[in-house]
Amino acid sequence: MARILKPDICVIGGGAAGLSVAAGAAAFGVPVVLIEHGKMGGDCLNYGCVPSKALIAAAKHAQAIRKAGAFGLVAAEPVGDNERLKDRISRVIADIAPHDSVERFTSLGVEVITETARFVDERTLAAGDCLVRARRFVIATGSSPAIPAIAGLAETPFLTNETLFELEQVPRHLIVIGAGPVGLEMAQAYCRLGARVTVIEGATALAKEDPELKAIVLDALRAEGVVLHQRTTIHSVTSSEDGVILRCEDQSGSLDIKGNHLLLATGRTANHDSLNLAAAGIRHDAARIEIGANLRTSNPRMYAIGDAAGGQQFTHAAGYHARLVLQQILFRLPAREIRAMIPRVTFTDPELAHAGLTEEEAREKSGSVDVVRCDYSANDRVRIDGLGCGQMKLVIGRRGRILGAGIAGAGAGEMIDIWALAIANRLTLKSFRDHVAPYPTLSEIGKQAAISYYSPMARNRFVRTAIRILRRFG
Ligand SMILES: Cc1cc2nc3c(=O)[nH]c(=O)nc-3n(C[C@H](O)[C@H](O)[C@H](O)COP(=O)(O)OP(=O)(O)OC[C@H]3O[C@@H](n4cnc5c(N)ncnc54)[C@H](O)[C@@H]3O)c2cc1C
Ligand SMILES: NC(=O)c1ccc[n+]([C@@H]2O[C@H](COP(=O)([O-])OP(=O)(O)OC[C@H]3O[C@@H](n4cnc5c(N)ncnc54)[C@H](O)[C@@H]3O)[C@@H](O)[C@H]2O)c1
Repeated sequence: MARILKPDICVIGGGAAGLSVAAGAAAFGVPVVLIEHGKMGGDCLNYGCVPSKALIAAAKHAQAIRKAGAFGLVAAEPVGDNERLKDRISRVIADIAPHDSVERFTSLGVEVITETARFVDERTLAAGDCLVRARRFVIATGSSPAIPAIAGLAETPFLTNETLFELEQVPRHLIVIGAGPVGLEMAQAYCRLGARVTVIEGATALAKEDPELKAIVLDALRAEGVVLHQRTTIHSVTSSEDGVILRCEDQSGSLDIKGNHLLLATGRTANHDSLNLAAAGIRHDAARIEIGANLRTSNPRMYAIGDAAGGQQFTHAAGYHARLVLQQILFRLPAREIRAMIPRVTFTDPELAHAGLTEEEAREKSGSVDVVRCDYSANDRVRIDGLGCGQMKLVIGRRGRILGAGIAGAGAGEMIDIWALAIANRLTLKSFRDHVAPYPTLSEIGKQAAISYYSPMARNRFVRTAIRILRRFG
């Protein structure tokens, strides 16, 4: 006979989104059931952020060996050891895993069920031998790699983020389809680890990003040897004796690209097929669950968050969603997702980070805006550490209000945080002009940008007259 559970909250999915809801609710003593049918920690820990950033860290070290000459050391071509690289990636995952484990969540008071969840009606869900009738359900079932419809792909071996980190060796020639964050981060990392890398993009690389800033990143990748074909259609894929052949077409005609391994980095599809959403009365289509700005589905007891919500797919967005639903479920307070609050970072080198509105979005929304640019070249830390090219670009509204910030350059991912905070708190550039930034740091780039915004004031006739008058007082 089925076990019937009646918690306050039932969370489906033990990735970044679901775990944040479960841990948050349990901290307030609220009964929670969490259902996960795969690995606790979801994509981020097992197949996404963590292994990809561990691979990028190894690639950075490889590049540092190559570039050591600039620092008065003997440069060399790094020698890889794939067994140890794989081992390190596994150890990084294993180090973090206890934080997301069934044991930890059980100790927090969460009942964890390791089964597939499926709705049976508008109030009930089945998972293994349990029926769960919760007051509220949170769908946090994440996403999977989208597989494009390309002739021959089904018969050709390919990698996705779910299999990439299991590779037995660094590929000789890796072909990456898709120049979004996954494609470009992995392209540069494998190039640095010694692979030849070709990226094929149907539209334009990093399409959502500011054109000026992304150009800095794309130039750097090309300079390191990543070959990027944009606006290129792939007609077919076939496997060859030692790899794959892609029949493509770009503006100048058709071309065949041969490589040894193929990585698909062509976006994500929400995981909701297994949920039987129709039984729960949740409106959806194949691509997404219909939700409001409060993340509630068409069934008022149910929310969809994280990658399953189909918006910005980041671990920190999942955490933000978790807070918004907890605010509604636990405290009955209204909450609304503000997408401009969610910063993003592509962890290429140089990094590309953004918070708030881009210049284009701000012009569409507010008409006239000011743009302040500050180049990395004038910063002492950049010179000391030999950090290369970079630029900060700020989009400023009336009375100095910060509407958006973009950074392409070393440390962009760390630096963007303060700008995200400033935008969320509606600060003006005055705060950055007047605060004291430590020397020598990259943060001084932001202060310099703020000073340059206000510098026309030094030439203002009234200000100069006021200073002249004040001088008379001794
Ligand atoms: C290669 C790569 C690199 C990335 N790097 C970054 C990064 O650097 N920074 C960043 O912020 N984001 C990054 N992301 C995105 C980030 O990984 C996701 O946004 C995040 O993991 C989403 O979390 P989630 O909880 O919504 O989904 P998931 O982590 O996918 O978790 C969903 C869980 O639900 C479970 N599930 C699904 N259906 C059911 C069911 N019916 N019953 C029970 N369980 C079910 C799944 O098994 C899964 O564990 C990266 C993604 C990829 C692919
Ligand atoms: N640093 C980070 O925060 C980080 C890193 C990796 C991934 N992510 C998240 O993971 C999600 C997935 O990333 P992604 O890069 O896979 O997706 P994406 O949607 O950002 O990029 C996919 C790219 O593939 C291209 N494409 C799709 N089909 C194609 C085809 N048939 N031929 C050629 N090109 C094709 C698209 O035009 C697009 O540019 C993103 O939403 C991102 O937010 C975040």
